[in-house]
This record gives sequence, structure tokens and C-alpha cells, in this order.
Amino acid sequence: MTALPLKNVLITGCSSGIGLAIAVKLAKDEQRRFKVYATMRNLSKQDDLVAAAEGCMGKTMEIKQLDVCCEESIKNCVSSIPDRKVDILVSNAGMGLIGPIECQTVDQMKTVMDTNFFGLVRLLKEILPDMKKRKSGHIVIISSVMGIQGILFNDVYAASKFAVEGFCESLAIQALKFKLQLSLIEPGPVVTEFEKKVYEDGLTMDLSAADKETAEMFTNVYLKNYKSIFQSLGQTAEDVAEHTMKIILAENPPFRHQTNTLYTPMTTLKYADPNGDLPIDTFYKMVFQHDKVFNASLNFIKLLRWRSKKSFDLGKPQS
Ligand SMILES: NC(=O)C1=CN([C@@H]2O[C@H](COP(=O)(O)OP(=O)(O)OC[C@H]3O[C@@H](n4cnc5c(N)ncnc54)[C@H](OP(=O)(O)O)[C@@H]3O)[C@@H](O)[C@H]2O)C=CC1
Ligand SMILES: CC1=C(/C=C/C(C)=C/C=C/C(C)=C/C=O)C(C)(C)CCC1
Repeated sequence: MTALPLKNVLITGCSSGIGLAIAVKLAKDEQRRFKVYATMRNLSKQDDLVAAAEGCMGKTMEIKQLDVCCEESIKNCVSSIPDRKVDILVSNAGMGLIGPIECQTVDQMKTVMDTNFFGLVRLLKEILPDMKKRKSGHIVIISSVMGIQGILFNDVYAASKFAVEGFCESLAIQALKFKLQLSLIEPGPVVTEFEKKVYEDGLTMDLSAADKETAEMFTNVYLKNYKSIFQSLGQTAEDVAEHTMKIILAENPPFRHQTNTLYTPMTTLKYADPNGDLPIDTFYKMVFQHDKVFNASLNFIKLLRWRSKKSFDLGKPQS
């Protein structure tokens, strides 16, 4: 029996979190269907990936430098891959930004757009022409539930993910003509470095440019609930990697895929009201009017997840 050719997968932002988990999951595929080019902007951050991918280095995985904000770095990376053949691109690199816009600089906002949106555009300008020539390829983008729906104090981050989604919706029509596939993966909260960085930046943010009511809302409503939301609704990076692998292996991959069933009641509100008021009113009520019910629900979910994890752990053989 002849082995199927390996699919070359290029993944961005593999120094931590979701990118690292996807790289490891694909490189450790028992059927060895993938050759993973795991990229990161700063190669000195590769230790966690190397440790997690034990046994795969130089076989099903290679680590390469790639900064999505630098065209030259993208060109060098793609040119170093045999025949520049990227069968699957996983555009994952990204960053968050929270807080009142009065307290953020336009330069900070531009960095978010440059990374989350133009980073994808730069990658595709380099990789899409080759895929079109070959009439094959799958572009997988780690978007977010915030590519569907804005969330309090995430104005610019949500805008960057909306930009990603609008761009991909347009491109997907052209891609069909070239037999290319595009899939947006839309996770809800995921417990990674992203969550920690964003929370710490929020805690140390200079709020003096905001009025008292806004500053209090950010600190006492948003930041106060932030950890609890991640503990109750949060997924692991490995969960998201598992969903991503299924989408990569699907015969007819969907254009959009949400990874978190606990979060879908929220995103469904968007499609339930063409006027767009329903999700905004619901979020408003959850935060400002029914916060006790909202917190009780989060605690209930936390308890259920803790209990199911506990019974799962008890079922495992002790090591
Ligand atoms: N965590 C969450 O709740 C959610 C995250 N997402 C999305 O998932 C993706 C991955 O985030 P996540 O794993 O959570 O967060 P992490 O912070 O753990 O990972 C982000 C990765 O992106 C890299 N990165 C940032 N800027 C650049 C750049 N200019 N060029 C190349 N790499 C870069 C980081 O590198 P470095 O280490 O050098 O900073 C890091 O490897 C992002 O697109 C994020 O928007 C979507 C939904 C929810
Ligand atoms: C659920 C919920 C909230 C917060 C949601 C959060 C914090 C989601 C984070 C998503 C992330 C981090 C996506 C990354 O791309 C609010 C607005 C407090 C109140 C209303 C209900």
C-alpha cells in the first residue's frame, strides 16, 4: 500500500496557547498525515512547543520564524518550504485589547488591527497565489465569537475580528472558483496566555482619561467578572485544537465553526433579531440588571464542570 503524501500545514503564533496546541495535535497524528511548519515571531520562545512535541521535531514538525506584521519574514518562511507548498494555512497569531477607548492610544489600536487583521492579509498575499495555481488548499482562520458579536470593553479587538470575518466572507466566494476552502474557527473564552495578558493589562491600565462611571464599570463589572467567565465558560487550547483538527479533516469543511456550546446561546441572539437589538439588550440586562442571576448561573456551570471533571479524574487510573 502506498502512503498518502503528507499535507504541509503552516501555523502562525505557535509559541503558546491555541497555535501550540494545534501544532502538537497535528504533528502527533497517529496516521502521520501532516508535516507541520510551526512558526513564531520570536524563536527564543520555542521551549514549550519543543517539550510538548517530543519525538516529532525534524520528523513531522519543523519550527520556523514568522512575524505576521513583517512581509519579509513571511516571504522568507514560505520560500523555505519545499516548492513553497502550503496545503493548509492555520492563521492563528493574534492579540487582545480591553478597556475604555479613552484610555487606549491609537497606536495600541493599530497594533491590534495590524496583527489580527493585516497579519492574515499579509499571509494570504504570499500564500493564496500558489494555492490558486494548484487549485487546492485549505485556509483555516482562528477568529472568535467576537467576530460575530461585540462584547463590552472589547471594542477594538471585536472590530479586528469583524474585519477578519468580512474579509473572509468576501474571499470565500472567489476561493470557491479555485476549489479552495476557507474555515473560520470561532472560540469563546479560552484559558491561554491571551487571557492572562489581557487581564493584567486591564488591572494596570491608566484609567485617568475615563470618567468615573466608565472607569468603575470597567473595574467593578468587567474585570470583576472576567476570571469567573473564563473559569465557567472557558475551554482549553487542546479543546480548540481538537475542533480545528476535525475541521481540517472534514470532507466538506464548514465556513464557520463555533467551538464552545456553552457560548452558543449568546451568539444565537445575533441571528434571532435582524434589528440587532436583542444581543445588546440581553448583554445589558445580564451585566447591569440581572447580574446576580448571571453570576449564579456562572457559578452553577462552574460547579457542574467541577463535578464532571472530578468524576472523570476519579475514573482514571492513578499514576
Ligand atoms: N484566548 C481566548 O480566549 C481566545 C483567543 N482567540 C484567538 O486565538 C488566537 C490565539 O490566541 P491564544 O492562543 O489564546 O493566545 P496566546 O497569547 O497564547 O497566543 C498568541 C500567539 O500569537 C503570537 N503573536 C502575536 N503577535 C504576533 C506576530 N506579530 N507575529 C506572529 N505571532 C504573533 C504570540 O506570540 P508571542 O509569544 O511572541 O507574543 C503567540 O504565539 C488569537 O488569534 C486570538 O485572537 C479567539 C477566541 C478566544
Ligand atoms: C459572557 C458575557 C460577558 C463576557 C464575555 C467574555 C469575557 C468573553 C470573552 C471572549 C473572548 C476572550 C474571546 C476571544 O476572542 C459579559 C460581557 C461580561 C457579560 C455578558 C455575558
